[in-house]
Amino acid sequence: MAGTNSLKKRKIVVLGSRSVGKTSLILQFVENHFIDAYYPTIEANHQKTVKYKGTEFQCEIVDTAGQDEYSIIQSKHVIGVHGFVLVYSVASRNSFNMVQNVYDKIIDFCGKQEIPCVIVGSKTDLLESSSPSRQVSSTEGAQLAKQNHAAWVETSAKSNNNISEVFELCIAEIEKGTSAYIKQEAPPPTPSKTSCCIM
Ligand SMILES: Nc1nc2c(ncn2[C@@H]2O[C@H](COP(=O)(O)OP(=O)(O)OP(=O)(O)O)[C@@H](O)[C@H]2O)c(=O)[nH]1
Repeated sequence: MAGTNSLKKRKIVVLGSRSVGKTSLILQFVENHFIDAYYPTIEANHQKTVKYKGTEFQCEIVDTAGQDEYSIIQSKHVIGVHGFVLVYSVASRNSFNMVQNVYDKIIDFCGKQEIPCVIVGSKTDLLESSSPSRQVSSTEGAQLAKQNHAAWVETSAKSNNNISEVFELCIAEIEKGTSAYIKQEAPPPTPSKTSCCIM
């Protein structure tokens, strides 16, 4: 009998520098609204069902506090996670550089060659205004994604441009299967026969 139990659950974690628009991206997707004010995130979990190729995926989307080069990737942001969304702002070169930094930390943590991942260039609407100009070209964004075997898209949470695409692409990357993984807690180490004891 088909029911809610047939929904496939997928956990997606959204990472990137501070203020690149992670929360705005998620809230536009889940609640269909945009807030101009900036409230730094501590951590928040959201739920939304995503339909991909006729299948419904119940997504848990984790909004994280922004990272910098000194941030240590938290195990809860990797263990049990199916896919990653790494966000930079097209108007911030620093935030773009941070994507590779975060990607490498995830790869190191999980010991895989690649991960199901979407790289997102956010705030494209800013390019239409007089204020900040583009600091990261589309070519650079696409190139970064290609070298990391990730999907890539540019978005605007403010204009609601390409927002649902981010999560559909993420499900697509997860469902590719070849690189999919769910890292489980490692079993506790077995005591070594050569370990010493204090007499
Ligand atoms: N113009 C424009 N501003 C945006 C967009 N997305 C987010 N912002 C603004 O950028 C600021 C930061 O947005 P957040 O979504 O809070 O950024 P964040 O990445 O979650 O920030 P942290 O919680 O610090 O990691 C807010 O003032 C948003 O209104 C966008 O697509 N266009």
